[in-house]
Amino acid sequence: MNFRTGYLAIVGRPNVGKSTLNNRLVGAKVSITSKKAQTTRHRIHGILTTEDCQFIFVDTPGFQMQHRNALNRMMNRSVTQTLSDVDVVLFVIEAGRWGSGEDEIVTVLPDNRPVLLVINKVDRMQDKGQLLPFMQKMAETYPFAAIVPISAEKGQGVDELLKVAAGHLPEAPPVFDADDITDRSERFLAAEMLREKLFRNLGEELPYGIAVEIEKFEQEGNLRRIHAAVIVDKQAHKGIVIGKDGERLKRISTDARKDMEQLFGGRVWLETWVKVKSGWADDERVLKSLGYE
Ligand SMILES: Nc1nc2c(ncn2[C@@H]2O[C@H](COP(=O)(O)OP(=O)(O)OP(=O)(O)O)[C@@H](O)[C@H]2O)c(=O)[nH]1
Repeated sequence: MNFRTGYLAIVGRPNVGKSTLNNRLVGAKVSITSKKAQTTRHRIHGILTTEDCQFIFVDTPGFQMQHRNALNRMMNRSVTQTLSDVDVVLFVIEAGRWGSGEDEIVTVLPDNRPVLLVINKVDRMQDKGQLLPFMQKMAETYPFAAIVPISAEKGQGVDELLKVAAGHLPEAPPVFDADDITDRSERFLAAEMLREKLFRNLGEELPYGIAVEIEKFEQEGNLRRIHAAVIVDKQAHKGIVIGKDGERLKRISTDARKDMEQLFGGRVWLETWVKVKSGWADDERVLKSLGYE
């Protein structure tokens, strides 16, 4: 078989396990995961190179149907753009669940691209006998090129998924070096790491409209000096992020720094502070300056 290279988009409503799948596929933590929905806002390219294939994964943001502000409009637009641009679409759903979120996604699926239905979280299915009938029902819902049950968390079915996906990629030489995990810069990854820690540490208190801006990223030998601003929408949110006596932001920064050191393979000096930019989530111009597409 000649070498195959292609782009794959992972779509699905929030929380179905897209980031977990992406991480499982590329074997490195390039995409953030969180129990809280709606954590992935940027397109992330994870790359997997095998002996005869290069898969370039594009992680798309979850659809947002509740808050119709500028940020969410841009997120939905970015999903549509991504899908018309790839070789294969992986549409991830949860085992046994098909709801209005899925109906909405079907409306933006490209009809000239193979769409693989990935049924995730099969490990959570209590009655395994339900899987086959569910797959049959799904086959009648949309002309999927294939239906593959997996558990992104446990790794089940993932090899089969890759095999099926490979069959839909065009014959082409690799685009990236075999060692590349991601084509995103370390600066971007640093922002993602910090953002993940904010999501995890703030939990339900997480203010709507929070972002991270890397203001300075310098490398001296194996030491990286990073200045990061946490952008919040309202003055009142600043205190929530900082916490009593600054304890919370300190903990978030320490957690993020440890992850960065592991990912970059070197020491990291991280300074974080909180900045208030009123109405940023409603302002497309500000969004663009923060790197949202
Ligand atoms: N039991 C089980 N849980 C899973 C599996 N895959 C993902 N999860 C969990 O589901 C939750 C959501 O996973 P994510 O990967 O963050 O989901 P996502 O689709 O990227 O979510 P957004 O970024 O909000 O769009 C996390 O708590 C995961 O640990 C799986 O195969 N089995």
